[in-house]
Amino acid sequence: MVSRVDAVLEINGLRKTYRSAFKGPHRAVDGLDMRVEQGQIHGFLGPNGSGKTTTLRTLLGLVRPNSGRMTLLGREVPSALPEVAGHIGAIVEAPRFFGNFSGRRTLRILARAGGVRRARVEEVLELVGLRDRAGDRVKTYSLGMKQRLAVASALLKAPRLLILDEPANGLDPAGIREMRDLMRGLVEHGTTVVLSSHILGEVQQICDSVTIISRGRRVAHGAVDSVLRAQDKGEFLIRVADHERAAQTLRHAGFQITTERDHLMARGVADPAIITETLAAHKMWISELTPQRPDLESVFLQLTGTVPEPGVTRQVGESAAAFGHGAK
Ligand SMILES: Nc1ncnc2c1ncn2[C@@H]1O[C@H](COP(=O)(O)OP(=O)(O)OP(=O)(O)O)[C@@H](O)[C@H]1O
Repeated sequence: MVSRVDAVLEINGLRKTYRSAFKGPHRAVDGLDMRVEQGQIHGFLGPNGSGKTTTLRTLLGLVRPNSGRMTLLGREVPSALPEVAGHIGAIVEAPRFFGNFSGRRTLRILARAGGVRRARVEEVLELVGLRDRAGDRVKTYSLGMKQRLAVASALLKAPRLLILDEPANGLDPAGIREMRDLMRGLVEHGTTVVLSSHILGEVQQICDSVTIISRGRRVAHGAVDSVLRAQDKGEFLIRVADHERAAQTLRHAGFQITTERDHLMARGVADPAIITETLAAHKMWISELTPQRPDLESVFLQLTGTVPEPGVTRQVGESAAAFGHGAK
């Protein structure tokens, strides 16, 4: 029996080194910690080659780790995988479907093979929004519909935890939106979803919490809001008529100010009211004072060191080690 626990997925100190005769050892996962709580959509984020797929495959018993401890639904894996596998749906590789079969027929075959009752096929078709196209051949499906079919196949067992590796890969914005709605619907039905991604835009809107990794190590984690807040540098955009004089006044008052063409930027501002007061005391009136909140994309780029640098072409898998070992 699988116990009910708060953490549905927990990883401590996971390491995996690939050994290749040609390239020598390569540390793909380097002491990774991760925790996913029940009832969430959790984004597992990192640049290409940062170790996401290796981690997910290790959890599912497809890759043997060098060291570390992992639990799924509160049970230690890989040893307890036979008991928990029935409660976990996973897509870690793009599934290949037979193009001449319909979506419904595909799912019926999978249901029979997995000992799942036939009526469940109609339920998952409904859940993923494929009911109306279920009788059509898979080869006529768009990429987004094939992704839905893949998710439907992973949902046949009514899993408590659904693990999706790069579900938004190759989807256009409409497809990404559909995928997002689908995930939300699943969580409302009690499923916890872990999705890996190197595309940040949609993740910020869809995920409740995230783990951000770089070079096989965790560099940030927690609720999306708190990850964003931790990176908030207290920046404010200021518009004021005489911005050279305003810059001087604010610097004199101890603010860090940079001047842009038509505005000022202040950093490290704890209380923006003091900016207003300082300038008003010198008869300068602010027309705009806007907090510059970081989005997940910029936080991700900073933390993983993938912000493009002029003249430097970063190679795949070459995320910076700047946050190296200390950042947990
Ligand atoms: N079977 C393997 N043998 C050797 N090296 C591997 C193997 N699988 C992955 N790697 C290497 O391990 C590192 C991590 O790869 P992994 O696929 O886990 O990253 P990822 O974050 O999922 O990347 P992507 O976003 O590109 O899928 C990469 O440098 C990759 O080249």
